[in-house]
Amino acid sequence: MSNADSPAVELRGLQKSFGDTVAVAGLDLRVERGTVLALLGPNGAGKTTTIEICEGFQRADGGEVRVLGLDPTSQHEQLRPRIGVMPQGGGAYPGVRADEMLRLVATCAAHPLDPEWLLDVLGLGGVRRTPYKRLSGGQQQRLSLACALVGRPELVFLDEPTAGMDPQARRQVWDLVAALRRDGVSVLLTTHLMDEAEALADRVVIIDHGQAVADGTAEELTAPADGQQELRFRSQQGLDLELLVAALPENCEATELRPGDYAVRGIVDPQVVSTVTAWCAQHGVLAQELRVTRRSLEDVFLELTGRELRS
Ligand SMILES: Nc1ncnc2c1ncn2[C@@H]1O[C@H](COP(=O)(O)OP(=O)(O)OP(=O)(O)O)[C@@H](O)[C@H]1O
Repeated sequence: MSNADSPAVELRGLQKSFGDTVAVAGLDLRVERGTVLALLGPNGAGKTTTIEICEGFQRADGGEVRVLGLDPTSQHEQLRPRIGVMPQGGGAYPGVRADEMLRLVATCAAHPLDPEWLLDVLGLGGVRRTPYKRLSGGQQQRLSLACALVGRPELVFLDEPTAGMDPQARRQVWDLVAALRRDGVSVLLTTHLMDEAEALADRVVIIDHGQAVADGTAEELTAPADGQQELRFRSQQGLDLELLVAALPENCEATELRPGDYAVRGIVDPQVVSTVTAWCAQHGVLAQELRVTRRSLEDVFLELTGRELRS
């Protein structure tokens, strides 16, 4: 496959261990050109290791890795100018000023973006002369993102790009990622935020124990199976659901997803809604936020990994 036609990222059977710890266990992944793919997974699922292998910072133990059609280890020199990297936690010489750092990175690129413009777009115009160590965590993150983008990369790796940012800064980053996508840039990002994945990503891959456990658009992943829907409500935790289940049709089940967060799953018709509200009334239960809905990405994640996204 020629370089220009190849996917932005293609991983087949990727494997990586650190001693006895298996970080990536046969991962398949494909990021099409000009699309945004979000990698979701609990802590330790292997997201950062996967991204670092794609960036050429770590060597795979097994499997195939192609990034823009190139091998990130043996063809690192060719690949480096074409990708942008925003590592988790960033990092810089602490005394360097924001604009100095970005200009320094820009000098390494053949056709860089205007650093001053990029600082303004990311809301960093007011701190351009501030030393790195005196920037807030969210500002350091955004500067790190600016450094990843200033060289006009074809593909950007963003490892938890909005971690620690306030909502306004997060919105600026989202807008920028959306603009990158419009410009045809490919993006592979990791995030713990469902709304971030839903807002930005064309595809979402959920990984656990180093393997993909689900892959699709957010819409596909949350689609109700076989016409099933959910009735959700909140109330005090620890409700005894056995009697409720007995009153429901056989195709319905009731579970407490998280303390005080209940779901009735199945063919949720008007009769089922009426049964649930009648049961609540009988047992003195005030069902708050009662709604018939589809599963959230958060629920899908919990079902597949047994864990909450935020840990
Ligand atoms: N350099 C290393 N040496 C030893 N073990 C490592 C190393 N890097 C990662 N691991 C282990 O590999 C597994 C996967 O780690 P990784 O950082 O890729 O996960 P992650 O999904 O990015 O997690 P997080 O969301 O916490 O960043 C973990 O068990 C981790 O402890």
